[in-house]
Amino acid sequence: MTGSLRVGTRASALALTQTTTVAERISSLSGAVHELVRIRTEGDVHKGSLTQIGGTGVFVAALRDALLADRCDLAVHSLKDLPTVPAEGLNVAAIPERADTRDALCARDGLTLATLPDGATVGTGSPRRAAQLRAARPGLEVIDIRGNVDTRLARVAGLSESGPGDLDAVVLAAAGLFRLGRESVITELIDPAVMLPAPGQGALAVECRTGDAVDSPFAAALKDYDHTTTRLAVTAERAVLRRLEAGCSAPIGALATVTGDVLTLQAVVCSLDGTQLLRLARSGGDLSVDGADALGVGLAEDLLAAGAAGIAPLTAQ
Ligand SMILES: NCc1[nH]cc(CCC(=O)O)c1CC(=O)O
Repeated sequence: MTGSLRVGTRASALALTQTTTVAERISSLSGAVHELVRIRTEGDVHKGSLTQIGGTGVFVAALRDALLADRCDLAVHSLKDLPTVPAEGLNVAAIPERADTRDALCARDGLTLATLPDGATVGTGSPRRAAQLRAARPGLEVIDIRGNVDTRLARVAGLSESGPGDLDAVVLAAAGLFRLGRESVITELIDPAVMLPAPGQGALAVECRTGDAVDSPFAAALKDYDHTTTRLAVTAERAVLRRLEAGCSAPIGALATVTGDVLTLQAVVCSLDGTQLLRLARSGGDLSVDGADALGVGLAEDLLAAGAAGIAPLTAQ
């Protein structure tokens, strides 16, 4: 190809490590040189609560605009930040093998969910994490926080050099901490039986213009890079979210795994106060992308039939 492959990225430390890893891999698969194009997104500019900024895809829209305006050729997203409605003219051409899907408790003094004392303060900006924390440990005080990984870790004593810490713990995605080499702050990888992750958590999505996905010097590399099992799992998880018409900040968790030739999907819908958790599972033997999507839609319908819309703020009926 003429010129180098332009890979769009957000400027945060996490986005930069994720994008660098992906860009290097696609370069080595395609033989193309690459350059990173930094894009500022609304989610980086506004420091208010995520639920206040509102709308899905605050981290994603600016990268998509840059792709459509031909300011970059590829964009790398955290899949859990990607709206379930596909963007016109764009294609998620590769979903690489997923990292750890779990949420991570990062607490002072090595504390865990079982050993944090009643009244301990735990920071998270995610209604899904807040609800499941409250359900697991009603005595904890959940505090709404946001900011990048380092800002959040700085809220806990001893976890970061940049802050004295005013909270006892925070909850973050394990995948992000591993990618940043910060896994030493994790005091517990929370069992999905206690806390189901966000749909797509731990996975990345490589997006390009639709035409380039089939006809470009990097089309074959994207196809090689795609990881079938990960794509099946996240397709099922995201179908739950789509059918429930819920966004990435909804109190909904989902986790799919492939064991042998069976795809198993678990999902939870929580009330915001964590007093009600509706948790169901479904398995299926159709290991196609359409089969995975149908499994997710089916589980969402089971959840709706069991009263999901009365528990959480959803628009689906
Ligand atoms: N919403 C922000 C966001 N998007 C992706 C990750 C972490 C990496 C991942 O889940 O792949 C994070 C931070 C967090 O939840 O702690």
